[in-house]
Amino acid sequence: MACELVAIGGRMDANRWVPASSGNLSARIDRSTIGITRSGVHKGRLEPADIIAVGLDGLAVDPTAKPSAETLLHCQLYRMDPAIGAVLHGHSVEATALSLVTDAEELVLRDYEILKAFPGIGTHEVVARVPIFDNDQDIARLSMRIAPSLTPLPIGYILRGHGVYAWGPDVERCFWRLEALEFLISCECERRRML
Ligand SMILES: CSC[C@@H](O)[C@@H](O)C(=O)COP(=O)(O)O
Ligand SMILES: [Zn+2]
Repeated sequence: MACELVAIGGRMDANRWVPASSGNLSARIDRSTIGITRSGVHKGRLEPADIIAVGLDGLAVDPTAKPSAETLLHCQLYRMDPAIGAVLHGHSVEATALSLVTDAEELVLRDYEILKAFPGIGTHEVVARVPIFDNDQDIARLSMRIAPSLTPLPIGYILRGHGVYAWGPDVERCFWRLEALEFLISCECERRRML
């Protein structure tokens, strides 16, 4: 699991989604424990020792370890749905900029074939709403603001001026969903440029 997160960190970096130590990556170890990236390290240059075991209460198994500052946002998702096996968070240019040029509280996506990359979607003829939350350095408070929008689970969410959170049943498929979400966000940026 740690090696898988190390590899995905490299792929996120290759996409320029984790500049300057931003982003955080996690995967489920068992029902009540996850492995999550150490805070402040470059996520494109991870080592297996940078993956820290944390309980779903957000506390590191080793109290001297320093897990991601955004650990609670990951734990909230794993607690919501036992089928979630991985959570990835990146800071792409497009998600950061697009969420700052709008006051909207959601990104409405329709007519995109790639929406079929998400579970339960079998046609482009759907409307997917990706919540956009105002950023907050108080992660516990932010998680409380996010909570009501997680039932039912959206296809991901955006923190304004900050980045994207995506999740999936395992690390690889979580990466695919992040890739699909970033693709959709890039399309929305491009459409706005074309107008
Ligand atoms: C380098 S700024 C990014 C951080 O403030 C944060 O948003 C982030 O994504 C990474 O925090 P981290 O504590 O390393 O998981
Ligand atoms: Zn972040």
